[in-house]
Amino acid sequence: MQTITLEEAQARLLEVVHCVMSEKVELLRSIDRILAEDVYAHVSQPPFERSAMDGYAVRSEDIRTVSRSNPVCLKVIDRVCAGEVTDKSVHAGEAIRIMTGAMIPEGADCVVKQEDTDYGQEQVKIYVSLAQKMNCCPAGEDFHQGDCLGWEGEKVDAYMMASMASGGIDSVPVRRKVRAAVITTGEELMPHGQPLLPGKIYNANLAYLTGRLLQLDCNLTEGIFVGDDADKITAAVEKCAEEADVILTTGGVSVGVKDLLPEIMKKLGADILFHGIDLKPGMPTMASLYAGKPVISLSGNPFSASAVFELLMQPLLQKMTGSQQTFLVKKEADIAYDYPGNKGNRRVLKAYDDGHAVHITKGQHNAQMRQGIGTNCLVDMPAGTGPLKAGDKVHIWRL
Ligand SMILES: Nc1nc2c(c(=O)[nH]1)N[C@H]1C(S)=C(S)[C@@H](COP(=O)(O)OP(=O)(O)OC[C@H]3O[C@@H](n4cnc5c(N)ncnc54)[C@H](O)[C@@H]3O)O[C@H]1N2
Ligand code: MOO
Repeated sequence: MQTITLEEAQARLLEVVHCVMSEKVELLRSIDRILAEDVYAHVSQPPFERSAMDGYAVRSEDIRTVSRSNPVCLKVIDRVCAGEVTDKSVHAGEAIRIMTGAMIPEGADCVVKQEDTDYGQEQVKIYVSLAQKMNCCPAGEDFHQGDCLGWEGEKVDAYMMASMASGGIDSVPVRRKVRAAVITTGEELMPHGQPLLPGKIYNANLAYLTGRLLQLDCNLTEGIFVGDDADKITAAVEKCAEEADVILTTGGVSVGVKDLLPEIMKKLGADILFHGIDLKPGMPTMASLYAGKPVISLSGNPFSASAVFELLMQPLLQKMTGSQQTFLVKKEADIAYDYPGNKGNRRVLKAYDDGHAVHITKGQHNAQMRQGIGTNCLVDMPAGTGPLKAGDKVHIWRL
């Protein structure tokens, strides 16, 4: 097996994938989707100058010399609530009763909040003097028509959704979700809900991959169980390639008598991108391109499959969705406790980053998943790393 580095494996896969097509979704369904193009406001927010207070719209000129001991009395000529408009204008000596959110009437240039008046209905006494524009929100206070509210490649968050709603956007151009198919191979696998037979196990890989693909906002087109029969595996790959953008397989990539995937993919005429990564676990991982679709063949051991899934699939999804966000963030962190060195191959370890330090869990064997519960990162432990002391720096990938 000719192994390559993880980075080379990532690069070979990235080279063969493209961004998925775009689609329009209803605004209220656009949360967490990735924008396929820039989105511009159709209208300003607010679209008109409006009152920030319940009170009286007046001319600042009319109340210039006013104080509590020297109030002025204005004639109330109309009332306007949010959502209404008045056709009256405020002239000298006049006021219009106004509620928060209502359009400032013509002639008025400020709003006296009602607490600074006698609440008069036909005549109102004003007790304060205000400058122009006081208690008025200008049109476009939040944004103007034509302003950009979302950029291509950005993920829609709730602030963006609210801004797009205010800006009059009702359908949003987003990348369609990446369609992923999972094929789990192995005669030993049994579906849940059936009593376990001798020599058999339940399917952990399908569960992990399904969970993560959904968390990563993919559409799962297939979740297949297939034994170790070459014809059935071949048929499963062919079927998945019809709909999916990317296919994941688990098991059957090593050197055992039933490790059939390499042969099957070659027979299908797939281009083998690599077979073997210089990494533990996950060494026998293979990737190929079949019918224009990347096929990532993970090893069967659940932690091998899960770790390599994260390291290969996340950058792939970033490219396929055109996301500006880095999916697989690598950063330096302090290790919380002493940890033995690594004399063998480069290793990946599951761990929990509490924001201050990284706790490497027990149970790092390639079949152990329970100790991964609640973890949030993988530690990159290069070959030849010496024994680590608490506080030493390591590199982690945040998941
Ligand atoms: N002679 C050698 N034997 C093995 C080598 C080797 O270099 N020489 N490598 C070992 C390593 S490391 C790994 S990893 C595995 C990889 O084997 P495969 O990818 O072909 O996987 P399988 O043999 O099908 O399964 C391995 C292991 O995982 C269990 N498994 C498989 N699928 C699932 C699933 N969906 N859910 C839960 N568990 C699963 C399976 O029962 C095996 O125990 O090869 C080593 N052998
Ligand atoms: O390389 Mo295996 O993939 O250790 O788990």
